[in-house]
Amino acid sequence: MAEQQIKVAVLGGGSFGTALASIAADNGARVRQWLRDPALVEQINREHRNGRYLPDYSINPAVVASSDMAEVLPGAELVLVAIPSKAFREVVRQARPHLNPAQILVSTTKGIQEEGFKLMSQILEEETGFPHIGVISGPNLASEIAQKQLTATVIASADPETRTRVQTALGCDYFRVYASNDRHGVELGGALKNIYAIAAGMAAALGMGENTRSMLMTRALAEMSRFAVDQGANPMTFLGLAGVGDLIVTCSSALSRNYRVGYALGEGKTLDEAVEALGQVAEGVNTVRLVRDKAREDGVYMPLAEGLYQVLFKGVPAKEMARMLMLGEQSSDVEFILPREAVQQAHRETGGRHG
Ligand SMILES: NC(=O)C1=CN([C@@H]2O[C@H](COP(=O)(O)OP(=O)(O)OC[C@H]3O[C@@H](n4cnc5c(N)ncnc54)[C@H](OP(=O)(O)O)[C@@H]3O)[C@@H](O)[C@H]2O)C=CC1
Ligand SMILES: O=C(CO)COP(=O)(O)O
Repeated sequence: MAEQQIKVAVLGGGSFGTALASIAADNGARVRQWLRDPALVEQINREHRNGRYLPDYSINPAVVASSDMAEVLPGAELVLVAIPSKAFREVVRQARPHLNPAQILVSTTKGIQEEGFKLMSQILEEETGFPHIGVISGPNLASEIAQKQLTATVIASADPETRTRVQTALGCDYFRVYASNDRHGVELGGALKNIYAIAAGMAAALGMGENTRSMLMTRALAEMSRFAVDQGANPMTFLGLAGVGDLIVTCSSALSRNYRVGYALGEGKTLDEAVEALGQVAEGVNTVRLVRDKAREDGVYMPLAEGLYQVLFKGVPAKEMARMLMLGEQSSDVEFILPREAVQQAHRETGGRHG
């Protein structure tokens, strides 16, 4: 028996929104994509190509773009919101009159709203009050998805219907969708790893080696899970695709825009020059500031986020910061096994040099 065609709406015409729209269409969904630029709408519908954000890849011709939300949202069963965090709430407010509570609303955005330190799924909840809310996050470089490279992601939601519907709508022979019920942890993973991708790009440009990158990524994971625990998320989530998985890809690839911003900074560009040259969103630049402030407020130890903040916004040279971090207080490898405080206590008792 032929399966019923699911109706999917995508808000956002950037690289990720476009890649997701194409996956859903490849998978047999009826897909409508909203973007605000009428010229790009015209190009997507005529040439099946997004010349601004994914110029080298073709889009499934079944994706129909529009700059009118009234043509995109009513009737959609699944709505994917792929809008950078700075504009996310504004776009959801625009969409609200066209949405209904039966729809599944999923954020694909890896960022944090400054006011109230809100994650995007919280904004979806606040703006709609609807029950089927989820988050997609994982090691998902848009241009590789557009090439149909084998890729996996996570759909996180407390609502089983949201999880299963998204797995069915997007899962296909090149895109595998795993389920999680830790929405907060998955969403935090996606937002936090952008910070460390900037640091990894910077380290690469400064000629630092593979040992350094490995140390950076592993300590980043420790820091991310420490912060997540403070925020009420499950640290085990960070062992999954949306934690360590996304951290690996974003800290290792020049396809990551956050990595590229870091690389440009390491080459001596200013932050403004690096962001300007990118021409797309690099969420980590904003996230590092928000997370650093939140960590200080909550008393969470986050030396890498603090160090990157000092380099980006206070003019501390990256090499000097790296030296300070290397000489920082003695610490524990896996603090869920040996608490940091126990290491410090032992140093105090034995008069350790850095204790
Ligand atoms: N690209 C990737 O590989 C991945 C990205 N993500 C996440 O997806 C989110 C979106 O990223 P991505 O698609 O890559 O971003 P891009 O920078 O490629 O595109 C941003 C899109 O958002 C639109 N937009 C920005 N501001 C507004 C606004 N005020 N109103 C309407 N539309 C707006 C842009 O429209 P316009 O062109 O008109 O400015 C553009 O269509 C980010 O949070 C990112 O972290 C997640 C996984 C992978
Ligand atoms: O989140 C991503 C890959 O999973 C994309 O990272 P960038 O936003 O740094 O390009």
